[in-house]
Amino acid sequence: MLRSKILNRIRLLKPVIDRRCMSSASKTPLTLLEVDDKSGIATLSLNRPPVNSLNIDLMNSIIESITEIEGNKSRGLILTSANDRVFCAGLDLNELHKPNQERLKEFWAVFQDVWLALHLCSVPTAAAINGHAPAGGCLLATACEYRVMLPQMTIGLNETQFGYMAPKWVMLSYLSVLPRRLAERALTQGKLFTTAEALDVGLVDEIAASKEEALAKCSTFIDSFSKANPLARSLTKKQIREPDVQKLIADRAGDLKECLEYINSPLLQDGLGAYFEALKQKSRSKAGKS
Ligand SMILES: CC/C=C\CCC/C=C/C(=O)SCCNC(=O)CCNC(=O)[C@H](O)C(C)(C)COP(=O)(O)OP(=O)(O)OC[C@H]1O[C@@H](n2cnc3c(N)ncnc32)[C@H](O)[C@@H]1OP(=O)(O)O
Repeated sequence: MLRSKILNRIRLLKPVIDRRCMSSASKTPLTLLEVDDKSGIATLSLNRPPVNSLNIDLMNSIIESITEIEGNKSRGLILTSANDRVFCAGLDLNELHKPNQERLKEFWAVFQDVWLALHLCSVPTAAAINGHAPAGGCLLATACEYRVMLPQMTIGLNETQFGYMAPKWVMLSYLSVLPRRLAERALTQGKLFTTAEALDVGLVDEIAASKEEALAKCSTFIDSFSKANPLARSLTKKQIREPDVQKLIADRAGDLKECLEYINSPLLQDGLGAYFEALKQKSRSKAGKS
């Protein structure tokens, strides 16, 4: 009963995800997809300079790639970054600061879709975190089943730093990897963990000295499922993740409404404006130095 319910629910999700993929395929390769012909493992690299910030096109490209990976029977998915400083800088602040309302609605719906697509991905997923992963970047990493991170990077849901309360389903992604008391403290502080701290608390599973080593460790994780029946494995994963997913699926419109109200609030717009300006200032002073 529950199995068919889950399958039906996933099928319900698919049309939304598939429609978005078809409607706005990006012209430039915002994601790079390679399937290793020996291992059958797909590597999906985020490729939107300078920091892989998540706009509508990049998120649609991720969803399209996940749909392709699930369709081509890849044995697993490793999510990583094409640049060596930043895994993903989170949501594109240009989409959130003084937003066009119609675009903001689409942006948030695609954001929900990309989390659902990755969180429920039918093949084993692992993140080779070869750069900083704040906010939405951390969310992509925690949607994966395993995380390997390079040293001297940072990862965390830092939304309170710019005046935002992360949505319930974003918090649940944290709670799926961190004990509640620690997740609550980190969320309320807007904490960015260093690589060492993230390993210590279990936000990441392993540290690697290089991207190649991180990819190899992710492949080893994916290989650990070699004796499991792929369909049984996928259904088991979906059943375990069902409660978190259900909270979002049951009220996507309510989540959208809450987000629109919050993002358009002076609290967030002022906080975001100051935060974004400080980022640009930092970048300008760096450019001035180089
Ligand atoms: C409101 C919704 C809230 C909750 C929803 C769910 C949770 C997700 C929320 C989010 O993801 S909101 C975004 C939060 N992201 C961040 O806080 C990260 C901000 N960026 C950084 O900390 C750093 O840029 C870095 C990622 C650590 C990389 O540092 P580095 O020194 O390598 O680059 P630099 O800072 O100089 O930036 C280069 C360039 O990129 C622009 N930039 C950076 N981050 C973003 C972003 N998220 N969106 C848009 N643009 C971004 C930055 O301004 C520079 O641009 P410039 O050179 O043109 O000035």
